[in-house]
Amino acid sequence: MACYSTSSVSSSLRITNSMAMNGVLSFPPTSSPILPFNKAFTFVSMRASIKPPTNSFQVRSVATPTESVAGFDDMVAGTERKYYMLGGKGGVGKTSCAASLAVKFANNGHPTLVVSTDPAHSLSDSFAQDLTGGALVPVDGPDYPLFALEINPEKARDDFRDASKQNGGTGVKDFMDGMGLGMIVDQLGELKLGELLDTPPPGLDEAIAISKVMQFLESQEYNMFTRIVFDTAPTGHTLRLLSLPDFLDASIGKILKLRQKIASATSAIKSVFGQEQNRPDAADKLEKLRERMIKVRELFRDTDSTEFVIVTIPTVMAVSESSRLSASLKKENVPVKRLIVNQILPPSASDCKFCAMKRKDQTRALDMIQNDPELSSLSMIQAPLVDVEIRGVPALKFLGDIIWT
Ligand SMILES: Nc1ncnc2c1ncn2[C@@H]1O[C@H](COP(=O)(O)OP(=O)(O)OP(=O)(O)O)[C@@H](O)[C@H]1O
Repeated sequence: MACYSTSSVSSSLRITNSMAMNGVLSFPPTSSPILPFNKAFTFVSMRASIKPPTNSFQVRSVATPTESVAGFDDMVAGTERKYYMLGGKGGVGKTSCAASLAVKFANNGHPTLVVSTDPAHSLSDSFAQDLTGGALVPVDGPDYPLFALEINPEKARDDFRDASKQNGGTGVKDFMDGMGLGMIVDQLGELKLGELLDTPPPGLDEAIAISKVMQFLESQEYNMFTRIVFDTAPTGHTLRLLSLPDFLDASIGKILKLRQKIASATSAIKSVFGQEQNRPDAADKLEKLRERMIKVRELFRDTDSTEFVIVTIPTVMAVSESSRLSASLKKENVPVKRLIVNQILPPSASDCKFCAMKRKDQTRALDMIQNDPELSSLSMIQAPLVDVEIRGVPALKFLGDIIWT
């Protein structure tokens, strides 16, 4: 028999041992007494049926990693700013895990910002608060300030499009055509930036969204945040995102070069006709965007301040995708140490046929992780499947106290 207990349950969570009996951990269970605020609860498992066995709702190694990964104490230590990016296959629980980490940081003394760069936001749903609008919104509940930000990718992209248009897109093209300087217009065709922005590849929105966050963080008023948690878009977007800053950096570099040519051409025209055609604001904006793209690229690879946490579920498909994600992140030198395996059936004394089958399936997927060359060296955190949706700060605290130990 294995035991798992948390230190406290804030607000009125109701937990009993009986909820583990049918293989699903309830939050809150429907027929159990309400525990008073701050009263500890104990979850007693009746059977060790998943590998690794049942007392493992905490950071633990699947295989022996070359260097051991510390737990939450390490994540929470220090007041210098740290970034955590949570990513993985769609629907595995990235938002729930990211939001639970943000709540835990805020409850442990860190002014925290949680950002969604997933074009399909679900932070508002997860916190059960309206966080839309593209600005920082305070989240009610945690002990220390917690703010959330849902970046509106379309708006961020429009800003980018406006800046690039003014510096090398149709605006300049029309102007140059009007001035009879067609040969420079030919060079614009090569950039294909307009096309790129009209049908953006996955990852572009996220790259722009993250650069937007960097822009926020540069300002004095956001200096207070010591932990930034990103709820990122599903795997495919993340993989493309990794190469996008390079691609955009090169594209913007071309535009800026072109802008210089245009500027010298226009100043020649200006000297003849006395016309003012300079647009320093737009050029500055583009230059700043380029600088931020470089910062995003550096941020993703900074082992001191950044960690990418992969979230998965115990299915063969999700594990295979996580393995590919891990390989790509490693190839790109993005620091990855932890793997959250979410929605694991808790141990049960009396499995129904469905639960027994499901458990077998999950065991196979967990075995796969143990034998996977990419994933076996990561520290695995197992999170149980609970039988209600995790919504609101008390629920996220509950989940966070299980995951982040
Ligand atoms: N451990 C869990 N137990 C029960 N339900 C869970 C658990 N983790 C997540 N969920 C539920 O699964 C659903 C998807 O979770 P979430 O939105 O966090 O996933 P996601 O990976 O961010 O999804 P998307 O890729 O669509 O953004 C939500 O309804 C959430 O409440």
